Amino acid sequence: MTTTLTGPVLVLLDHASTGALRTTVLELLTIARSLGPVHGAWVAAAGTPAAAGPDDATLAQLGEHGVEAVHVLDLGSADARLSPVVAEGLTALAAGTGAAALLLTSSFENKEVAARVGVAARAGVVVDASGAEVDDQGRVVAAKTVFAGTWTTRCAIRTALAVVALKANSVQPVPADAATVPAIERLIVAVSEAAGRASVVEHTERVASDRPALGEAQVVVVGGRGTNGDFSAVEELADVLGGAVGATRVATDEGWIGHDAQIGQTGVTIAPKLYIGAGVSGAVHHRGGMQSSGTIVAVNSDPESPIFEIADYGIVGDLFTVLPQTAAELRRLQG
Ligand SMILES: Cc1cc2nc3c(=O)[nH]c(=O)nc-3n(C[C@H](O)[C@H](O)[C@H](O)COP(=O)(O)OP(=O)(O)OC[C@H]3O[C@@H](n4cnc5c(N)ncnc54)[C@H](O)[C@@H]3O)c2cc1C
Repeated sequence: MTTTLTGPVLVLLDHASTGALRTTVLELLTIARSLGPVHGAWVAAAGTPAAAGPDDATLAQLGEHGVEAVHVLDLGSADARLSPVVAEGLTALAAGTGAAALLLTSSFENKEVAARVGVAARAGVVVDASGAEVDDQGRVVAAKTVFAGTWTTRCAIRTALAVVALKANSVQPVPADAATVPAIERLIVAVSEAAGRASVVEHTERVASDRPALGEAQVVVVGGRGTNGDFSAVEELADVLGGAVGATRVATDEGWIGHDAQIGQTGVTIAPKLYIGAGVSGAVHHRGGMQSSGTIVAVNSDPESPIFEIADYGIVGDLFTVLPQTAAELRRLQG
């Protein structure tokens, strides 16, 4: 028998500087509703359009997903781009609301925030989780894969506050059965001087790309050493599928693509619905970051390549033949 939490389940409402919610937030809200009453935590850098809080359209969207209250954090002059600042804000909010859980999207920044909240609030933390539920003892239990994706574990958090960072694409976002009208609550947080000791001295917006963000994409096409530095076939297939482009460490170390595209133990962890690896051997360090993908397709010229051990579909062939043919056929089917 499962039960639900009585204290609020806080969800960090990641959003673009315009205030538009990230798609992963709707996934978190879907999971949060199964845990207990859902509250949103809104953190925005001072001076951005989103600093005042969510706009009416965003509030309506949050209501459709069952959010009962949105807490807008006022962090004063502290820089909300800094993880220690966000962590102090969320720690204060969790204490003030008596929150039973805090859910975040498992990005690099949010994992640091989760760890800091865990230390400050003496809360149990699970990052890179693929799901969360409440067990019959009222504990939050988070699922996550370990040992390079070879084991799935369930971790029961025994502290009053449970902090869980969930991987993107863990669930299909579903609106609530009944929409809510979220109450707006403002919380002024006196951020410590220590939280602002690091400062952002330069900030460069990433060049806008039509491709989805790697950590959130439902389809990811990955190139490895087999590309020999030519990612054009990988990019073409990703674009036909509306997916993101990823890479192995070999490809990023060679400078064929930026390090932010690296998937694996020392890179990004992804769990898209569809992973296509081209010229990727499936080394254990790479598997750790992609093995919980929904469907794994491998294109490799070596029939003995280890990636075929974990692939749902394997194509033995030259990626420079297979990928363009696949892209052309998909285009034909798309009309
Ligand atoms: C501590 C540590 C951390 C690491 N972290 C990561 C990490 O986060 N992510 C990561 O990816 N790696 C990581 N690595 C490196 C990892 O161990 C592997 O070396 C790396 O993943 C291999 O990349 P690859 O598959 O591109 O290259 P390879 O293993 O060299 O495989 C290339 C594959 O391409 C195939 N191929 C060649 N030409 C073609 C063609 N024309 N068409 C189709 N197939 C072709 C080959 O048959 C081969 O299977 C880490 C290593 C260490 C030691």
